[in-house]
Amino acid sequence: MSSMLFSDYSSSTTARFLPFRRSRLRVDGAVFCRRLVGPLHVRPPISVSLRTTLTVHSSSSSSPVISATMGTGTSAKIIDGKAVAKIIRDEITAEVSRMKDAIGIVPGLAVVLVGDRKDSATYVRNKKKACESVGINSFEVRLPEDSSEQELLNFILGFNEDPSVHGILVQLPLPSHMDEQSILNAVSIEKDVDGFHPLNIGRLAMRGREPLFVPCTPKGCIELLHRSGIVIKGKRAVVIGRSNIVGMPAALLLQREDASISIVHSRTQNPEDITRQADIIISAVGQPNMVRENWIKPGAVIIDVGINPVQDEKSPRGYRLVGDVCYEEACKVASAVTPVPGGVGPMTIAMLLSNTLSSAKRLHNFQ
Ligand SMILES: NC(=O)C1=CN([C@@H]2O[C@H](COP(=O)(O)OP(=O)(O)OC[C@H]3O[C@@H](n4cnc5c(N)ncnc54)[C@H](OP(=O)(O)O)[C@@H]3O)[C@@H](O)[C@H]2O)C=CC1
Ligand SMILES: Nc1nc(=O)c2c([nH]1)NC[C@@H]1CN(c3ccc(C(=O)N[C@@H](CCC(=O)O)C(=O)O)cc3)C=[N+]21
Repeated sequence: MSSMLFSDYSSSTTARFLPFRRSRLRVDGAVFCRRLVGPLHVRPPISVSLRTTLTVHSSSSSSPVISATMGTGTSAKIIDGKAVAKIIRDEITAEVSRMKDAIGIVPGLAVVLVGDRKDSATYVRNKKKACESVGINSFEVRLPEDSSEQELLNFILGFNEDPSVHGILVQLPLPSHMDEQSILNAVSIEKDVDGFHPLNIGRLAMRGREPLFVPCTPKGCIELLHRSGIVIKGKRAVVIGRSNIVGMPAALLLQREDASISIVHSRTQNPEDITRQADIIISAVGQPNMVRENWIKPGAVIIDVGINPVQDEKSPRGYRLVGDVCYEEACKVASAVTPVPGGVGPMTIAMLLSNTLSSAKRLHNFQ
């Protein structure tokens, strides 16, 4: 396994998110993606002689972490984030219990939700369920959409002082009348389990400094790579997206793991020329099926963070989720791919639990 940067329930370093922030449903991305498969095949992504084989040390073919794809014409391994997250939750459950038995302390996570966005409410519910599943206490505050910034700040300051709370998460996005920066700054750095406080991000960016918490989604991405036996050191990695919560910290983490990084964003010209050089791609954009076969070097590893709802009449919800990467095409050319759903999403929640446990351990000086 690769080197460990942080000693919590991850093997590595950091995570967090905003589900259907762009709440419009999109045209069915997967259908769109398949329709284009023919024409795009005209130009192969890169010559076979340039194929990089990333070392994927899968312990056995029955590994819950990486499983072989079934369809014909596909070669990629599927990195099963749901299975890895379950393993991590089991590890956390054992530690929570050990801590409770030894010092009588149970870790606590406070989640604050402002407004009634359906997607945010779903995520908050999922976090609560995840806490219950590992024995972490969860505290939830729901404030109306028109609450004042001061009302929200009062809750945060209360949780900062509350010894039974070891982690505080303010669900994003906040209503537009609130200043996200001043709210996130108000969370005590010692309870900032999202890792969004500028001091935590600043330390993440500096050599020789350690953040107290690494943002959950990027941390989950690195964790998936580690636990899948994928070597990061010395590789070329491209991160698509540069948001404060995913893209930028993901790039910083990859750099800390000794990858050479490039960042692609909305102003990048010919992004596929850059991504095609990558041994590892982390995509966090929010555009369904944007990354096509010709963006991917054969043998590359693809971590798809994007969670995009696309219309699907056949689904009971009327939509389904797809990633930023055209999954069917990536499966043909990459060596390993994360699915959506069931890839990075469950890892984000597992890393939140991991950060909350580390916080409780640190605050109570429990090894
Ligand atoms: N699985 C999980 O746990 C999580 C998933 N997500 C998902 O990840 C995705 C990204 O989230 P988030 O980082 O918050 O999103 P943001 O909207 O904050 O950032 C998107 C980034 O993508 C870049 N971008 C937008 N369009 C393009 C394009 N056409 N080509 C290249 N870059 C582009 C933007 O560039 P620029 O900076 O120039 O504007 C920006 O840096 C979303 O789908 C979100 O739902 C998010 C969090 C957690
Ligand atoms: N302060 C804050 N921290 C966050 O970490 C944060 C946030 N705000 N706002 C919203 C985003 C988004 N986010 C996700 C978490 C889990 C899944 C997840 O588990 N997804 C499942 C699918 C879930 C479904 O089916 O709806 C999967 O990918 O398999 C997705 C997205 C955390 N966010």
